[in-house]
Amino acid sequence: MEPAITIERASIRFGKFTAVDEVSFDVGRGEVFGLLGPNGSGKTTLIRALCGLIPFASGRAEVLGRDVSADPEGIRQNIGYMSQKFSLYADLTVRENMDFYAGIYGLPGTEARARQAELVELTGLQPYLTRRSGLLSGGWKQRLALVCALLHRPRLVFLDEPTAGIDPVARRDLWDLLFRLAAEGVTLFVTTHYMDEAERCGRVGYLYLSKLLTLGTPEELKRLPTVTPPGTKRLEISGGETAATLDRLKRHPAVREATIFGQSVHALVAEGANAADLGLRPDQVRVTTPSLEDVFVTLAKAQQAA
Ligand SMILES: Nc1ncnc2c1ncn2[C@@H]1O[C@H](COP(=O)(O)OP(=O)(O)OP(=O)(O)O)[C@@H](O)[C@H]1O
Repeated sequence: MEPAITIERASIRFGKFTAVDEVSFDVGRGEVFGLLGPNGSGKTTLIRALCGLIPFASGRAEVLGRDVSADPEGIRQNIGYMSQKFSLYADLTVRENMDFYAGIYGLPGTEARARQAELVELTGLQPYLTRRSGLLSGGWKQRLALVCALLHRPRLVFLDEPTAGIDPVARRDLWDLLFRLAAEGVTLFVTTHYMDEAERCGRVGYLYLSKLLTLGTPEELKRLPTVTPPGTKRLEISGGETAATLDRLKRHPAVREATIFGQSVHALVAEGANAADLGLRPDQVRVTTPSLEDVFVTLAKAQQAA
């Protein structure tokens, strides 16, 4: 099947600064794709270019079968974009914001009403229709922004940090909504800084200093040999005083990496090192697989050292 997005050696520059550097990957139709990376790594820039809002300096991309540079307008008609600073009009009510965006997409009145009703039902916005959007809580603003991005039935939606700053329950609700869209065949391209959200994506890519360092399913990334190199193992160490344990482990020659993870310490250690060697009780130590955070931290460090 034809992919929803194809990116081939795409670079984006602002003057002499390269914000996206020779990035290539595909996103399949109906996929929930996550793009991760530290602040400033180029995620928003790549999305803006895929929406035809800024040009590629070199390389190319196709979105829904159209060349982005050749037909940016055609692409914008067929995609949804929920940007980080989505433009809801604070003084307009929820209903008025929806009407405004339906107008922008040129939806005829009856079609706009039908689609709005469908999306209001999907998101539970009904009780808030007459409320000014500036008075909504963060989670409801985000839902309204999503509704506005979906009014014209896009087959592909870019969501740039859709859950930033909203509480865990609202985040989970929003993800439930996203999965319902994906089940209808809508392709979702999501950026996030939350590892639990990355875990929910079919595949994730990691941008670091403008370059794509890795891409795969969360499980594939956790199995990467660079993340747990031959001759090493990952341990979860619980019990005891985590800060003191971390301190001790960091100074131990068998320990390559250690960090606090909630109530425990995660460490990458030499394969032969046992609990006693590390000054720990056997019941404190469990061999574990890396978390996605371990994956990204390790890859970023390896890139820095290269
Ligand atoms: N219009 C612009 N002019 C010059 N530099 C820009 C412009 N837009 C973005 N940049 C730079 O490009 C780099 C990538 O920014 P971008 O917003 O894409 O990062 P990001 O990965 O989305 O970060 P965040 O996680 O903080 O949202 C940054 O160094 C940013 O300052």
